[in-house]
Amino acid sequence: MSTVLTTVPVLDMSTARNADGSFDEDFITALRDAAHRVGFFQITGFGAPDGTTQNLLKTLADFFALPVEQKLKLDNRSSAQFRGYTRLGAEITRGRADSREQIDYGPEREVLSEIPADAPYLNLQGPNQWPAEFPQLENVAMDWATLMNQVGSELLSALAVGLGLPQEYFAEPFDHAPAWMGKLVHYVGGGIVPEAGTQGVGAHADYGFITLLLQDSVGGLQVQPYGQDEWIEVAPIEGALVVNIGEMLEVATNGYLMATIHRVTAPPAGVDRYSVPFFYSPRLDSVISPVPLPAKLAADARGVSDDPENPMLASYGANVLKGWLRAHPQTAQKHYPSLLK
Ligand SMILES: O=C(O)CCC(=O)C(=O)O
Ligand SMILES: [Fe+2]
Repeated sequence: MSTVLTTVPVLDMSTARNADGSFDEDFITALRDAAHRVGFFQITGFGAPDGTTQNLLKTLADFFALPVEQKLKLDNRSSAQFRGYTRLGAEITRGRADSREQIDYGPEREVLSEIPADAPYLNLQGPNQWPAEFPQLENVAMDWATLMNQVGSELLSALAVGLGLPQEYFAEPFDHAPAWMGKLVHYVGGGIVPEAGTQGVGAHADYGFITLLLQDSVGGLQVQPYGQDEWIEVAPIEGALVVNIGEMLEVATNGYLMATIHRVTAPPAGVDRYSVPFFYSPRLDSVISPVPLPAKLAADARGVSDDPENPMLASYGANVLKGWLRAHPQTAQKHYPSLLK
């Protein structure tokens, strides 16, 4: 008999390690349980200096208040890396427009000069697009990414330990040039993007390893744990991060950890919502092999979701490019016409 889950667990990261530096057993058990049963949890105590989250959200609100012509100078349709600004209604999830505008960004790197035909995802390495006349956006966003990479690394070490593996088990694919992705998002009140209806962002799973999300106090994020019809609201907690498991960890653990489906309902008319998802991700060329789970955990692995609309790929680069092509059809048509069906 299973019980319907109605809330997502909250964990305090400051209790993750004992005084001697080893991981705390109770923390590890609670983390594994949350990641297995729900695939979503919130964390407090992750080391953000005072005022960081408020300042980030305020800077986002100021940026998105700029005239659309100014934001369109950063149009992501000009970026083969899908970086920069996506205007309202242009992103598509589950075949429908989302009620959000956003900036996508990642590690600032040179584009690669030679890309093998069987690795088109290597085109995702390249530069960001930032507003020169609003430099604080780049500063706060890049500082946030530095902190999120630290938190992501620590959580992935703790998850490895929870799976009975050495803490550095997942670390190698993150060495050298990890392809993390940051998003700065503004959801607009219902009605502003009529074709979106009440969809803030449609139901989806995230592609990478671990997503770390800062949300403001408006709410609207909902998750659907494995095997449950009911959606759970992720109630905003000031200064906390929402954490969820991405498809790479679902594939690697044969579904012991789950890339749980989630969505955002558009805020009510006249209300704005801001959020900052961060996708802690490995190198584009990494391929994730199955994890040797202890028998007790392997017995609880549920297999990998079999959604014909969303095949999960063990190649990180291929999995992430698949997601970009689907979500940004105009950018895809311009830069990757031969990859579209
Ligand atoms: O804004 C949120 O609360 C969630 C966004 C999200 O799920 C995503 O961008 O992948
Ligand atoms: Fe997501």
